[in-house]
Amino acid sequence: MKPALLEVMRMNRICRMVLATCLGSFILVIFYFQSMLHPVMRRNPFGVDICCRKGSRSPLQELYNPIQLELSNTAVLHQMRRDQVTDTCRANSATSRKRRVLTPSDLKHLVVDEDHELIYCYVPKVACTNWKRIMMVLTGRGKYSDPMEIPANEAHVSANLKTLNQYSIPEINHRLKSYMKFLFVREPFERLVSAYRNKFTQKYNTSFHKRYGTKIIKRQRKNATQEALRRGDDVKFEEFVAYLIDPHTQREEPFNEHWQTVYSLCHPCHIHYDLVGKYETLEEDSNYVLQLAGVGSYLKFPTYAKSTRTTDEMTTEFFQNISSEHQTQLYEVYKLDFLMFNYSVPSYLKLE
Ligand SMILES: Nc1ncnc2c1ncn2[C@@H]1O[C@H](COP(=O)(O)OS(=O)(=O)O)[C@@H](OP(=O)(O)O)[C@H]1O
Repeated sequence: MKPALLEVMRMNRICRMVLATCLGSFILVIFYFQSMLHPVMRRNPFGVDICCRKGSRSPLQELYNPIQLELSNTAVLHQMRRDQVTDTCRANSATSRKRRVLTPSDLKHLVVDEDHELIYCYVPKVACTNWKRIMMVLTGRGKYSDPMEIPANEAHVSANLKTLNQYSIPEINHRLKSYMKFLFVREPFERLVSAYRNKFTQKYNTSFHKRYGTKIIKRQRKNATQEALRRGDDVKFEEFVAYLIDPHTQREEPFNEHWQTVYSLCHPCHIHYDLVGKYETLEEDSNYVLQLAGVGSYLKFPTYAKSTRTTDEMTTEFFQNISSEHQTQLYEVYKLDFLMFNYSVPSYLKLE
């Protein structure tokens, strides 16, 4: 072959290689810009693209600086709830000599969702099972879509959700500063009756009967039968109250989380909660949180039609047999929760 022809063929090959390289780079650049515009796109089973918060407004911005007018009225209500907590903490710190600094082990109830920049402090007996389900959907990166598909016991497996105590101190501080922190509260005595009914009147809750029921009966029941002492499954509400107000109980160990005060579980005087949701407006407040997190259009808090729910009337009935002395002492135990979350003294209470 002539050298001139060979040269032409070589040039031709080089041209094709350059062209292919340019085309490849062009495609890569297109992909890069697409991913900048749509970071971490996921598809949920409802067919809606879920995008993490990066690049859009954070829940904190949505809460404190709402664009939509209808959200601004709700924002005012939540400002009042925050003020109530702040005022109670201030008044309490002025009268209390107890001062303490939080340690990571105090943060075990604070569930973290990094993708939506949320921190939820769970309070047992305030629909925390459903809220944990929601947090599993939010943090599951597409693993779950319908919260009610998650069995209740799965929602309570600690490994399924990440809590704030699992981070380093700088990571904790960063998240406390920039994430939206929220909790849900319930009228303290209604919450207590809910805990009593669930843990002491249901035959299947044998672990609670063994762990607490036997102890309560031993301490609070005169002439208890051997059977009752062994089984611990027929604790009366009066005995439960006597156990709670007994100074020996709290000296021995902290209350179980199902009847521990919100003040001790979530540390609202140390951690500034941006949003205080209430059980009385559970679905409305929960869906507001989901809206602020930018997922409200496809994720709703589960609605509930359980007719056996603990009500105010039921709580009144339970307190009928409690002496005014014990009522007064019990109110003292839960007083900060009453004041901080703006629950008035129940009308059925006979305080001394
Ligand atoms: N969507 C909705 N609406 C209204 N009420 C609801 C809802 N979801 C849960 N619940 C009520 O919450 C109570 C259970 O709370 P928890 O899931 O936190 O209980 S537990 O800590 O896991 O034992 C329990 O209250 P009581 O029935 O009064 O005990 C549930 O009925």
